Amino acid sequence: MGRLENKMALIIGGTSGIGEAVARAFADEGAKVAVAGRKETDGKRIVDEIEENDGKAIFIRIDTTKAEDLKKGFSKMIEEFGTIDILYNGAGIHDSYQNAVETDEEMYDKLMEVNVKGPFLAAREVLPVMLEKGKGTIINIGSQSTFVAGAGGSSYVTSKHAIEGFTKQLTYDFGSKGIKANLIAPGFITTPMVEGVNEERLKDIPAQRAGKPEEVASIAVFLASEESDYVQGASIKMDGGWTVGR
Ligand SMILES: NC(=O)c1ccc[n+]([C@@H]2O[C@H](COP(=O)([O-])OP(=O)(O)OC[C@H]3O[C@@H](n4cnc5c(N)ncnc54)[C@H](O)[C@@H]3O)[C@@H](O)[C@H]2O)c1
Ligand SMILES: CC(=O)[C@H](C)O
Repeated sequence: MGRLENKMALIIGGTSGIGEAVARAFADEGAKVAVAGRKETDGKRIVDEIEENDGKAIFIRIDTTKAEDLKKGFSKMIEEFGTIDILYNGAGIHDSYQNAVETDEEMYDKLMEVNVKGPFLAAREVLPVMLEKGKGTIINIGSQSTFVAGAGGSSYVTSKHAIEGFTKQLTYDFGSKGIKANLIAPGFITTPMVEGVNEERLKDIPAQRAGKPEEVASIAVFLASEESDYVQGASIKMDGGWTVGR
């Protein structure tokens, strides 16, 4: 029996990188997964592969900058799966290390829209169902940029600090009503987002390597499972030790 047997999970940002690994890991643990994102071809490929592996998955097209997409996408999930137990808020974009002078308003707004407002809109959509059940799990994704400067630029680092605040407030408001909200704060993980990060940067990591999406996914499984029911409002660092020297 898997650790997420009979759980229904919405994986936003599930069509690549860490989100894809989370979708696969949740399905391996017995969850039914709605893989949500903008990239239909990738999403459908992942769903097919999960199903070939005896998992249960659907693809839902969601652009998290559109509240309407979240509403429709979530309705589709409820139609197919009947309920939701786990929201994984994994969509995100980087700002290519632009400092405050280099960052134009459009870039700043986009970063906040995807990295902060999207998770808020998604949580707002699913919370009424979770609250009615008196149980639900929300996992947000921070970064080492949640704690320190230097792994992003002005808008990325601001957004990743903000998402920690949102996670805490979710716990403050809804922890006593059965909602478990936590943040995973990965360091450098080998995904499309960090392609091109040079080897010199990786030498700064005590672990002497980048992390793997599957390593983030195993923490997500723990946070989604009942094993972590006393972990609430936490920010779990997994950065190979990078932040200890900052
Ligand atoms: N890779 C790393 O080193 C690293 C480190 C710390 C945190 N993170 C965070 O992990 C999360 C996943 O990133 P990743 O590294 O897997 O990179 P990624 O680029 O593979 O994943 C980001 C996903 O978000 C999706 N996305 C972006 N904008 C969207 C939108 N408007 N609507 C729906 N989906 C959208 C992308 O399509 C993609 O699937 C991000 O929040 C990122 O900030 C990554
Ligand atoms: C992409 C990211 O969050 C950095 C590397 O921490």
